[in-house]
Amino acid sequence: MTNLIDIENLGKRYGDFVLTGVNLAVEPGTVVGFIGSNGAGKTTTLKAALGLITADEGTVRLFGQVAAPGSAAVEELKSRIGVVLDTCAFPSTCRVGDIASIGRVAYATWDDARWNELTALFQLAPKKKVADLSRGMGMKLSLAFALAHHPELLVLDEATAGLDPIARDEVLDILRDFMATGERGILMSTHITSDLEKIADEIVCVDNGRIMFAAPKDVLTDEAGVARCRAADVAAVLEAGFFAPGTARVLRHDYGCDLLVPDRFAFGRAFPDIPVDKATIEDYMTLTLKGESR
Ligand SMILES: Nc1ncnc2c1ncn2[C@@H]1O[C@H](COP(=O)(O)OP(=O)(O)OP(=O)(O)O)[C@@H](O)[C@H]1O
Repeated sequence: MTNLIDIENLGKRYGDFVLTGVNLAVEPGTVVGFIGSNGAGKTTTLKAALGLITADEGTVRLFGQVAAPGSAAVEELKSRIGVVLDTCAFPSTCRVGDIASIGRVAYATWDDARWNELTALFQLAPKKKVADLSRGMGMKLSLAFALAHHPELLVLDEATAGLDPIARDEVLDILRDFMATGERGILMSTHITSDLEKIADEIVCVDNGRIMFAAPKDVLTDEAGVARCRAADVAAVLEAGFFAPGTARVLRHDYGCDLLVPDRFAFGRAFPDIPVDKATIEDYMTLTLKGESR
């Protein structure tokens, strides 16, 4: 099956910041979570992938096709994508009820019934001005707009930021519903990694403009673990050759050391006296990015 989006060797320079060699793909039926610290390059990647900024290098294939920027072909491909960026894109004087008219002009596939359904679900009153919406309500408005034209791919940049936990769960339910056909996909950047634990299939982590790891979510959260070690335990594990030199990641705390282990079951068998917990996406990212390499 053709990927919904293929980003190959993407590069972009902003002064000292260099995004380079970014590869990322969304297969039909998958949700890809895109994570990384502030300023790591997530928004730059997403904007370059959508042609909102010009990349310095790389190729972006939408639905299997590469089309020239600004061409009718690329506009047609982009109309099959629903986009939510981290700011509400509608004019502040617009009222919620007026926004459907923008959708009707912009998208041949615009669906008024779906728009009405989503704005009602999100409790967005038609008379409310965009300027008077809270940040969370603005995100819901953008999400309703992105979904009401029945996209095949959703690209979300921090779309659940600013939403309270109940609203985030509502949004996650809508995203699950969107994925139910098995042919669509989502590429979403977020700092709320617990949302990705609920919905993502793949996790891609960028740091300082480079991809640091890309793996199925289950590998990170089911197989990987964090061993709670004393300093002597770390030395023993390294001495036993459990890790190839330089591949262990250790974070020291006042009360001991956390050691990232790729297979917590194998670790538990090899070192039954060292407690090992399941890793979260946040553990995996923090230890990979901030852990001392041993
Ligand atoms: N228009 C721009 N002009 C100059 N530098 C920019 C521009 N946009 C982004 N940058 C720089 O590019 C780097 C990456 O920014 P980007 O917004 O992609 O990070 P991010 O991973 O999305 O961060 P955050 O999680 O904070 O949203 C940062 O150093 C930022 O200052």
